[in-house]
Amino acid sequence: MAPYRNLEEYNMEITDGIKEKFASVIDEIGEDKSREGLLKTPERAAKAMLFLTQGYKQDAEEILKGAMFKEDYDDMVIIKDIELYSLCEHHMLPFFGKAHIAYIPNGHIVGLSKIPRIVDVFARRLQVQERLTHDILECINNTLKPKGVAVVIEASHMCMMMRGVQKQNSVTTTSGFRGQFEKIETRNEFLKLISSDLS
Ligand SMILES: Nc1nc2c(ncn2[C@@H]2O[C@H](COP(=O)(O)OP(=O)(O)OP(=O)(O)O)[C@@H](O)[C@H]2O)c(=O)[nH]1
Ligand SMILES: [Zn+2]
Repeated sequence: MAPYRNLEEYNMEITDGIKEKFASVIDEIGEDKSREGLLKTPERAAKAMLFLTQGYKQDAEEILKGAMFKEDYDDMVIIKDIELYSLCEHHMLPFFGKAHIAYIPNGHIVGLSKIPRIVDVFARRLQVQERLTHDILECINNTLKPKGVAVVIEASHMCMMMRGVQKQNSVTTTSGFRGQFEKIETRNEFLKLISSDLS
């Protein structure tokens, strides 16, 4: 199986198990699960949940290793504004936003598309934003072994918007830095580049 294959085929045993549980939830909230619009909803919801958590079945390190190329380039590589959707592990409600990622190669560069792919692998799990940030950071650091790596995530949490504290405009920023990005000048250069429109 490709390390990033999307879930087009669903394991029917697992799907059916989740489907039954969604049917019970629909019942318990007082809805009529036999009305036309809801007939297929437990199955749709089960497939949606499996899609949104398919990262458990994917191997981020394998994805990176599959496209590492020897190259002498040793300046900063930045991929910014990578959109992400994840599920908070406390409420299983979405949080969504953008990741900005940079690394300084150390003999190897990585295929650019692999960076957003690994963001999805870690985002499509039950997460907290802090761990998501570190998962991405450590994966790049351990696999590519660059001179430095930086990850910044800005996200809004539906559990803080639709319910609970009900704040619509708060954005949470998390960050992690390794290697050369621990030096203030390198970190500042990265932060300047991700906040400009010219990078
Ligand atoms: N640190 C962190 N907290 C998160 C994240 N996603 C959700 N949370 C928080 O997880 C916490 C769970 O707190 P609890 O008091 O157990 O849950 P709750 O009663 O539903 O809390 P409220 O949301 O304040 O109503 C809340 O403060 C959420 O805002 C995340 O990615 N990182
Ligand atoms: Zn939450």
